[in-house]
Amino acid sequence: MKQIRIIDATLRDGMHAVSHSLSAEQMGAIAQRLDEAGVTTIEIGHGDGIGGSSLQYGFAKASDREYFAAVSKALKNCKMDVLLIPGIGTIEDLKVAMEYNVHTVRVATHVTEADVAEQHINFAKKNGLEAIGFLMMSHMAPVEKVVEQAKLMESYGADVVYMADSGGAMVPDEVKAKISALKAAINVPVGFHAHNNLGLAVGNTLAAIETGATVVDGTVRGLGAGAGNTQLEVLVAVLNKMGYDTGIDLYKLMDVGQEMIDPLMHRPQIISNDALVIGYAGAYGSFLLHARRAAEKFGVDARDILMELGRRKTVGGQEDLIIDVAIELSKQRKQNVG
Ligand SMILES: C[C@H](O)CC(=O)C(=O)O
Ligand SMILES: [Mn+2]
Repeated sequence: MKQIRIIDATLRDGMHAVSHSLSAEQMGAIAQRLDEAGVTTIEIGHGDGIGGSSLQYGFAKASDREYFAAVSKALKNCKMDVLLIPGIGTIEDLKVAMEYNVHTVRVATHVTEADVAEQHINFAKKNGLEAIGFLMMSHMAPVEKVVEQAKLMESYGADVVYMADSGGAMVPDEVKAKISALKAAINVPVGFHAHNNLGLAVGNTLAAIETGATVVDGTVRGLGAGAGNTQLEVLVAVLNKMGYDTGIDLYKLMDVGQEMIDPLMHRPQIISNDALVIGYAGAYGSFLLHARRAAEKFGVDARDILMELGRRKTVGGQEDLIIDVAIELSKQRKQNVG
């Protein structure tokens, strides 16, 4: 059978969809069930990665340390992974994860800023961790730029380089062009992380696999920022039919969805109008709930905020601009009315 490695991000990207509200106990219990279902790597913690719990990104229910402790205790075979965005998380935060046997760190940067990952990848490698470079918002750069940045990640020692479609803004032809170029240019495995804003997360993931990605992400029930991620149980079913061995027990994974994830979802993980606009405008997936809150507060349409954020080519870390845009739109509206 053909092999494919899957990284489950339910307990990290999924945290965006529940406003980082999972308790450490809930995270530990879900981690245990994912492990029992045969998932081999799970990414956990605040949606914006380690050190993300803050006024800017939203406070998590528990501290990083509490999440690490609960999850590391629950896991038997599955490895723990954390996301580190340099500038949000620090090497000090990573050291805390190392106390709890973290196996993998994904060092995430904007697609044109791989150079800020050098120190963090070096540190991870020196300390025996698997280091994955993770290029966010990859729809915002042309193929050559994505390749250049992936090569930088590889040169720093990344074991895998991921392309993330953070805004769910890519169509399959773009995924294929970028993944095949990466595959030809670097010597480490290529990974792909999708969002579903255009309804293409599973399709784009298959396009990535077809053109050379050997590591891909998913989340149970698709729980994740924006319209959510590639729905993992769907992906596993499709891959099984295509003759891939994921090592995951499909029914057990489905049961995690029904018994553990459905009850905690704040809203159905559908492609709502504003989530669709994120993919259409190429805005950042995790802006969704921030934009909804700002829209309500300033009496404007969340879609207009997100379109404007896409036009301005805003990226993760610019969450404070959401309020500015909402205020501007509200002023414009009042002028137009008056
Ligand atoms: C911090 C983001 O949620 C990372 C990610 O999953 C993405 O860029 O997509
Ligand atoms: Mn994501």
